[in-house]
Amino acid sequence: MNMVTTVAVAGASGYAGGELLRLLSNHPEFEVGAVTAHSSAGDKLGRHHPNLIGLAGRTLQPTTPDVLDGHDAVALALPHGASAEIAAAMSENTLVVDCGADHRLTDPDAWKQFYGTEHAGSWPYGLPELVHADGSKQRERLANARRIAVPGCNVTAVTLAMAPGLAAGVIAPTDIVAVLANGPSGAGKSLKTQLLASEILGAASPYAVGGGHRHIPEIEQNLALAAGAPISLSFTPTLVPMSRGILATVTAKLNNGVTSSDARSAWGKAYADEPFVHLLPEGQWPTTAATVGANTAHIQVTVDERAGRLVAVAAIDNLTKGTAGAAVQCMNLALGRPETLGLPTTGVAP
Ligand SMILES: NC(=O)C1=CN([C@@H]2O[C@H](COP(=O)(O)OP(=O)(O)OC[C@H]3O[C@@H](n4cnc5c(N)ncnc54)[C@H](OP(=O)(O)O)[C@@H]3O)[C@@H](O)[C@H]2O)C=CC1
Ligand SMILES: CC(=O)N[C@@H](CCC(=O)OP(=O)(O)O)C(=O)O
Repeated sequence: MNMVTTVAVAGASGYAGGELLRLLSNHPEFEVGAVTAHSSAGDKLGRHHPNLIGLAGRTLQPTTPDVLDGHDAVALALPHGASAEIAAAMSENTLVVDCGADHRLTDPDAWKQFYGTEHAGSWPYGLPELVHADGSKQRERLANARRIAVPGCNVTAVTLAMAPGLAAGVIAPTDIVAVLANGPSGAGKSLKTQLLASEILGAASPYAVGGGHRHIPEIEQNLALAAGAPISLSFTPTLVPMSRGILATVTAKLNNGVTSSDARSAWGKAYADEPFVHLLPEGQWPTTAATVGANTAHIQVTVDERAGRLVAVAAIDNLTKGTAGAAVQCMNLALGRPETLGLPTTGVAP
């Protein structure tokens, strides 16, 4: 049996597409097929991703169903709204993994409110480690899937930070506060004034303050699955001068009678067997640098007794566990490969 799986990457000139190609280049059983782009179609890939030496001579093709068809799997790393039409043109047997938001939300009203367009429908959600209220994990819903919606990067960090405490009932679902430090690569490579080096270097600036960020309904959706009840969330991201990385600090009210060791054991149990999500040894706090280039999430929790709150901190690389690594992890699961195949767990720090 031929074990090599061909994977086309759409949006290959972008940051998420580039990270997909870096990971796929090192995957023992996946082979890079067509690489496509939009305004850069016709360019050599090396012009956009000088790190991808082995693929540098490949030519970027236009992102059309014809070019993407005929692969075992297609990874979409396109702007929001661009995936649905392409995906609809792919055979039902082709695995399509979407790094964009188009198919993440189950509630069409929430989609309309935060994205302003018609909802394209929802796909199985690609966060394998998400623990549900009944103790099951999301990975069980991904085996043999042929359409998978990969989470937003902020969403991954906040969900992994909080879900175990909600599923175990050690924290209240009604008062969750998340503040994040985010590297600008999360915003993609298109030109925006607020992303110029002159704006970012030497500054930390909040954005989408006051409940406007489109990741809020996605986090609420995930954490409600963990809690088995609706949750409420205050979410504030901050742009900071590091290229990659997200550090999410998330706090919630401790339920009555919960001790520090009860709290810690909820996270310990949820992640004990997880290959990519690590509860750090007590007293050691996550740092984004330790996750750069790795498909990992580093997590620490403690109890702030004075405030009566649980504090969880999660660090991820937005481009790896936050999107492209998660996409490859989901492809492994859906195609019956070992979940960890080809995925780095060692970060680059410092
Ligand atoms: N960056 C990150 O950390 C994360 C990104 N994501 C998601 O991944 C997707 C890609 O993001 P990212 O790589 O950061 O974005 P980039 O802006 O870096 O790349 C966008 C890619 O899409 C192509 N493109 C642009 N417009 C169109 C269009 N109308 N039709 C088809 N292709 C188009 C671009 O081609 P060209 O350059 O040739 O114009 C480029 O290849 C987005 O949905 C994003 O939200 C998810 C989680 C984290
Ligand atoms: C720094 C920055 O702007 N980051 C982005 C992260 C985007 C992301 O995670 O992905 P999706 O757009 O696919 O949801 C943001 O906060 O909107």
